[in-house]
Amino acid sequence: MAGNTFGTLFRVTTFGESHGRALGAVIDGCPPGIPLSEEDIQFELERRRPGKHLGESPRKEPDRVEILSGVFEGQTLGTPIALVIYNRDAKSAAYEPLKDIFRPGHGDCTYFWKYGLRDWRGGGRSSGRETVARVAAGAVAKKVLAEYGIQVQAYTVALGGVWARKRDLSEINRNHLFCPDAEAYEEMCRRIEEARREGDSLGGVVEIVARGVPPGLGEPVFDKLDAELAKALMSIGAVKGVEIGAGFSAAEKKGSENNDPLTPEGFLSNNAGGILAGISSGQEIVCRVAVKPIPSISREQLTINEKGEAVKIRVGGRHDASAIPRIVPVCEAMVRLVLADYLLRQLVLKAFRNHETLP
Ligand SMILES: Cc1cc2nc3c(=O)[nH]c(=O)nc-3n(C[C@H](O)[C@H](O)[C@H](O)COP(=O)(O)O)c2cc1C
Ligand SMILES: C=C(O[C@@H]1CC(C(=O)O)=C[C@@H](OP(=O)(O)O)[C@H]1O)C(=O)O
Repeated sequence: MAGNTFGTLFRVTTFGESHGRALGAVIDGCPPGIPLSEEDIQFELERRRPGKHLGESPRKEPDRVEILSGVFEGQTLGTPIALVIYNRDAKSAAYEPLKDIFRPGHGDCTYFWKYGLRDWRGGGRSSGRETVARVAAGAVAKKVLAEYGIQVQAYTVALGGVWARKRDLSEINRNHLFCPDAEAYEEMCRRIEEARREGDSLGGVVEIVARGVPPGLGEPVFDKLDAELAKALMSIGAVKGVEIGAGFSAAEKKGSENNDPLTPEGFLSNNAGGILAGISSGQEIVCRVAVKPIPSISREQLTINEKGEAVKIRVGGRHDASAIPRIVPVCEAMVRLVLADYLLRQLVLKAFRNHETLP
């Protein structure tokens, strides 16, 4: 079926289910000659892997990636890169009591209504586990972007109603929530532990910043860079809102406050979030996503079964109390996939404008 492929020149297909044999990605369109190793990908997978901290799903997945094709002697070949990650700790029996019951807030009912059947073991492809494949592909995009000095960093700015007031970049990788405010981090940890004890879950906000993006990436109408970023980020499970730059707060500003004045030395502010008319302006690209609380909670809730009968449900098993922090590297990966694709598109256009000759 359609819907598993993303991108135009740097194209990614993901495959696999949470409780199936494996998950993975096939990347078509990665240029040749880029240094790439399993360790490069492993580094990113480690940041997303479940079971490392209290409040995260205790499912123990080593998440070891194998590069099956497209890389030779440490360099990309320009041929499809196939990546696979085997599932090692699925424990599907926990889902048997939920075989024909729809978890509120998850994709059980919509998958069933769409396909007429579903893989009830952990939600199949609707599982947050599918994002392991995105992060693997995003690690390849990271290497492409590095060739042009483009960097992407995401961090947690809110969790369970607690907001990070500081953006201390040196703090981000010092705590397990990727929070740039050490004080807010302590309170976030308390909230998440409280929610877990109460059989509940929490949402939050992740900010993603791309630095070193040259002006000119984007397209003029439908494939605008901001539109593609919004799509990429919104395609992550549990993401319910996306903002670029000033985002929703722009609606409350006057034009004189919201415009970013231009000077010979550069822009004086960045309410646009680094994108004007769908094209990068050379400023930092700034996006934020709203992440909903995890749907599978052990509190009693009302739902229905496949026959449409009323049922009460308490979801057991090994669930995250929040998609944060594990969604943070996923957001980075999705932004990297978009930027790698748009970088290649712009390089083609530039080569044409320069009348570059072919060999
Ligand atoms: C990294 C990550 C981890 C997640 N962990 C869980 C989980 O343990 N349990 C759960 O019910 N949902 C979890 N989710 C959320 C579901 O995947 C998501 O809510 C579901 O696919 C429905 O999609 P929607 O929320 O976009 O409507 C996780 C999502 C992500 C991105
Ligand atoms: C395994 C991962 O996350 C899973 C995401 C998830 C869900 O419903 O989204 C439910 C849990 O898995 P299970 O299907 O075993 O109950 C999480 O552990 C992972 O991200 O690697």
